Amino acid sequence: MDLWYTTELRSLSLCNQPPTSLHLHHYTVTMSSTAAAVTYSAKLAVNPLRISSLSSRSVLPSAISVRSRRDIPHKRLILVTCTTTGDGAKPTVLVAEKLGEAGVQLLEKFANVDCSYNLTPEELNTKISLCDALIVRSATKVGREVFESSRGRLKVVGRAGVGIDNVDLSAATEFGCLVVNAPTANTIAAAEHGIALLAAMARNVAQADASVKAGEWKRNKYVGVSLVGKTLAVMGFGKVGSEVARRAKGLGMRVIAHDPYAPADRAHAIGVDLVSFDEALSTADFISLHMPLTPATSKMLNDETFAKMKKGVRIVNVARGGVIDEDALVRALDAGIVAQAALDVFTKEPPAKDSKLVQHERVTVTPHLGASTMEAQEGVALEIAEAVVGALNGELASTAVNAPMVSAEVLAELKPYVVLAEQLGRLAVQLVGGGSGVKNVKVTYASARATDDLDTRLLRAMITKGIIEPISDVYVNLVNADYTAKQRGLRISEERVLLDGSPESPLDTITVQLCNVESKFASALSESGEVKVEGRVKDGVPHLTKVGSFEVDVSLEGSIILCRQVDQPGMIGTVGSILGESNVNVSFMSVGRIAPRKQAVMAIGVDDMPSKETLKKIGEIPAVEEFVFLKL
Ligand SMILES: NC(=O)C1=CN([C@@H]2O[C@H](COP(=O)(O)OP(=O)(O)OC[C@H]3O[C@@H](n4cnc5c(N)ncnc54)[C@H](O)[C@@H]3O)[C@@H](O)[C@H]2O)C=CC1
Ligand SMILES: O=C(O)C(=O)COP(=O)(O)O
Repeated sequence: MDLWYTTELRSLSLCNQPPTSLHLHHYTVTMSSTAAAVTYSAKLAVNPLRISSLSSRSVLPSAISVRSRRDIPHKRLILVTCTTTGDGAKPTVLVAEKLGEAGVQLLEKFANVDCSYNLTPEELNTKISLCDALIVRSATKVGREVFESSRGRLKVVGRAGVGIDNVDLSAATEFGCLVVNAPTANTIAAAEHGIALLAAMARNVAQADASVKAGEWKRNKYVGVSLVGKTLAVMGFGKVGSEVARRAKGLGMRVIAHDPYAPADRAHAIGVDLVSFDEALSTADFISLHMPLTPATSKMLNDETFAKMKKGVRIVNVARGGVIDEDALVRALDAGIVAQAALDVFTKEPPAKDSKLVQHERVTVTPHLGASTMEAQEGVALEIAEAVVGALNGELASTAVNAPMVSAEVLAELKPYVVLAEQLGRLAVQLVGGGSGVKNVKVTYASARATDDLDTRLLRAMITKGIIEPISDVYVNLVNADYTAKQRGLRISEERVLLDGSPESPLDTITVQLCNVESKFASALSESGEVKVEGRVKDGVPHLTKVGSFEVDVSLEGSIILCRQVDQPGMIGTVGSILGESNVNVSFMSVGRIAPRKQAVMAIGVDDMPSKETLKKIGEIPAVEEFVFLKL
């Protein structure tokens, strides 16, 4: 009996943890000859019912199925399934900050959950090497050391909230770690807190409250200002900003907004005018900040910009402390430019006890409470738990921050093309010879679909994976594909060829060309000298359809022998019988030729790795001019 393994969704999987247990039904297995299968075989011999801690990098995904060849008559149907079971097989999720109970419960169904709050950076770095996922809110700094300390185990960082300025995204990407956030569930909470601060500030609620509790009754001191008729400038017209704007309109305020990236029609739809930064500053009675903290927004409000504001302006910040130069704000308060400020966020949290800003009598403060409502915390916890569980299962997250977001429908349609893309990359790079180095890759997608309807990021990432993994130790996934390509000086250019016809399937062919290289199989070179392979999906199965200028047709499974020979009778039989004598099973054979009795390229799909002697015998057939063995 002969079995081989196949990996489910292997190209897409973000979890390179192999399963920790393998359950065998019916039979013990004699494995085929790939490196990974040999590993199984060896371990099976020790314990046929359980394989633990497989670590072969060639077995990437979380799910593996082993199946027999149905199309070979004497072989039998599926005998082995592989599942991840038992606690040892569950991934471990570290929840480093308080997360809503619903989220924790959801995580516990799929993972071992370690809720450890208030860890020091050192404790976090130690724990992280045992974790597959980390969930944080805004207080935990997830810097480069965290990814370094995880030594490749950390697959996903979930930010239970919006702002991801506490996560080192470049380091995450470099280490192939997906970062997901929960971008919607706390929008209303943050907007409501913004409005609460706006009203509380205008009516001195916090100061008056403290005064009454201190035994005073100073009604004249705490006379406030009205909101109705005043101009509010919303800086950052995203999810929170637009909800603040909507609510402020309800309070009778005139609302303007500044956001260089927001569509004007969305603003107009709720009666808000988008204006320039300077106009917002100079006309506003109130300014409410709602942009993310980025290098561009850092200290956006500073001495220079405070000087442009209307005297007596009032500022609300529920975005990030870092968007304001806090020392400059103290100066602006003291100079009377800023009448009042209400701050939920600070450059350093918690701020120093003696912070002049916090202690300023015209400043109202809250301890980063924007997202802290019961409702928002339950929502955020569920949103992040779902995203993290999905990512650990190898699904593409729709809230990915450092990877392309691909909808489930698009993904289902692209699935066979994703496998094709990786296999073509894998084949192309194995055809390179002579130490020329792979630097430039040209990918051509032929499709009847309009450019906007075909998202090629996923395909490009998988071609990159196919090219890089066979020649390096780097594990490439959707997250780090572009980064890894850049690091290795690999330039990938993409071209679209628009075909006539009905755009039912997303793609007709994918062609991968490696430019300025030599090839160990000269026939793989196109007329213009690139290693060139082309493939298409037929009945859901990826096929190799062209090598160099030769048309072939071989399904991309198992391994492939490419052989150029003089086109003459008996060649298929000769090669087939050499393989047969060595018990190498042929799954597919196809011959492409330039013209009858001239040169032909034969592509032979094989299930097993032929021995050196077998390959030598093929090479010694007089009509064979060159051949190459390629592993998929
Ligand atoms: N205090 C708290 O507890 C909370 C704070 N936040 C903060 O609020 C921020 C906004 O959250 P969302 O509205 O959900 O994000 P969002 O991404 O929907 O909106 C951010 C908006 O800022 C705009 N923007 C970017 N650069 C800008 C610039 N230079 N000038 C003006 N606008 C700019 C963007 O175009 C976008 O429309 C988050 O990044 C987070 O830092 C969010 C939730 C709770
Ligand atoms: O979602 C955000 O960006 C927030 O600032 C909320 O932070 P938190 O999760 O409450 O620490």
